[in-house]
Amino acid sequence: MTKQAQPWPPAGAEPAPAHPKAPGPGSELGVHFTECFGCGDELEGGLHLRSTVADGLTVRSRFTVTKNHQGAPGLAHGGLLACAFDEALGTTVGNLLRRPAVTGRLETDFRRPVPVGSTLHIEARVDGVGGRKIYASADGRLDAEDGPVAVRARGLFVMVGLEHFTSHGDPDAIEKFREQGRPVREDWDINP
Ligand SMILES: CCCCCCCCCC(=O)SCCNC(=O)CCNC(=O)[C@H](O)C(C)(C)COP(=O)(O)OP(=O)(O)OC[C@H]1O[C@@H](n2cnc3c(N)ncnc32)[C@H](O)[C@@H]1OP(=O)(O)O
Repeated sequence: MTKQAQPWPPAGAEPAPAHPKAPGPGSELGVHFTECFGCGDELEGGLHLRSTVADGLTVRSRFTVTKNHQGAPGLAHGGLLACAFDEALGTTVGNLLRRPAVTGRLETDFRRPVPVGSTLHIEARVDGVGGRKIYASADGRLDAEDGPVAVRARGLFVMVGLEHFTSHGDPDAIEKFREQGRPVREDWDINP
């Protein structure tokens, strides 16, 4: 059966301008939550992904694959690579649009093996917005920003209210973000 390519972003999506308070090109994006598996610095086995805003609606992230991230001996686990893209796409959406949003759908294409010790350079971008839906995509290259593509991903993020985090997760989530220097009520547009 022939696989039909779907348009991306889907018909009806519109370009999404960066939020007026979005960090500009060259800005380092800090850890959004110290216990986050993707970016947090308190989890020894985490990905420790680091991100910098680039031009346009683009963010460059990188993470180095360690033995904590293996599937087969010496190779990254595909699920952890998907995690890295979830984080890279999520931080792109969250920081550039400044709207609380969660991943609704994440699609990954694994093109090359990613060895332990290699650094994946991920360039992620916001592709469009349609209602509460935000479309974003990313390419991950091996060991250099212009290295060979190892993984590609597309994500659909859905804008949510802050109660998503307090009612489904930790009731103190907003205070915990605030303690870590992320006063989300003040910094983000919170109406989905
Ligand atoms: C600075 C911050 C940095 C943050 C970085 C963090 C990176 C990590 C991000 C994550 O991993 S978030 C955690 C993983 N995701 C979740 O736990 C989300 C779980 N799912 C849900 O909570 C709900 O399903 C969701 C909020 C996504 C949607 O439920 P709702 O009831 O609010 O909305 P609804 O189901 O009506 O969907 C809204 C629209 O999205 C569409 N949609 C939702 N899920 C979809 C899906 N999976 N595929 C396609 N479309 C989807 C849905 O069809 C609809 O389209 P229309 O508006 O056109 O009708």
